[in-house]
Amino acid sequence: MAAFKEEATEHLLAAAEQENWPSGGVKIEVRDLTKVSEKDVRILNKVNVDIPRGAIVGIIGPSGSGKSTFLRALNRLWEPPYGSVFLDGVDICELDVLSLRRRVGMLFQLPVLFQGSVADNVRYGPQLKGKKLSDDEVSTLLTLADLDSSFFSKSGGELSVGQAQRVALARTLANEPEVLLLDEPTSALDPVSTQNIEDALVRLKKDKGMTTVIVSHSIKQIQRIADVVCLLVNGEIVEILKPDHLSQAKHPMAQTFLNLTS
Ligand SMILES: Nc1ncnc2c1ncn2[C@@H]1O[C@H](COP(=O)(O)OP(=O)(O)OP(=O)(O)O)[C@@H](O)[C@H]1O
Repeated sequence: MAAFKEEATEHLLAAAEQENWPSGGVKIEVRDLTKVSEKDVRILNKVNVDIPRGAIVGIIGPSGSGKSTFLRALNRLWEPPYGSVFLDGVDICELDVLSLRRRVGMLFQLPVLFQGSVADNVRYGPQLKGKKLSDDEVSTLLTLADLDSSFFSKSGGELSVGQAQRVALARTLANEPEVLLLDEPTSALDPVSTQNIEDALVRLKKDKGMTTVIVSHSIKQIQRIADVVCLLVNGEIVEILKPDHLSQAKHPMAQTFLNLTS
């Protein structure tokens, strides 16, 4: 098992160099990240991975393999052990948790909008810091999330789930995050809304050098947008591959999973 993991980490870094991602280097380092449940079950078992700056990293794996737990550790929605997650080389446990969550924003499967208009939602984060976004700034954020300005004054109740998810993305982007964590962000959306979100993510990578970690059950989605894919099985990253090399996965559980889901 160790050999798979070492090879996998090398593969990710080699892929990063080949792709010549915007700023290069490692944005998030994860070292021996372990979570044991109260019933002594290993939910994450010594996960080691480097998330390259400016890349879209896909996380796939069977249900219950620890994908959401891994993602939540990266902005302390689950508090990881000290010394296991580093952002730009700094242990995230040493950072103010609210600042961390601005820098490392998260989008969930189902968007929850606050009361008020779309613009109120987008303005929410900066307002907490005493900054009022201008109408132009709100429109720019809506455009980044693939929504036009006609949504500005609408209320949450007037939106489809897909549109609401894009508002949630614009609201997250208003905090000017350096990293986006996405937990199955399109699993409740129709194909067109899914494509809108995927287009927005790819544009954010190209235009802003955004680092993105996305958990998805759709291998096709990961193949469309990710630069590298981590396969998580039983709380361990067993393989890291380029999306078009997924069929070359060597780990037996990874092969079974890929055969069943492709
Ligand atoms: N706080 C907790 N206490 C005990 N068990 C937990 C806790 N959080 C998660 N688990 C268990 O850890 C395992 C991994 O859960 P997690 O949600 O991270 O998996 P996942 O890969 O995201 O699953 P899915 O694809 O179904 O969303 C599951 O068996 C879950 O029941």
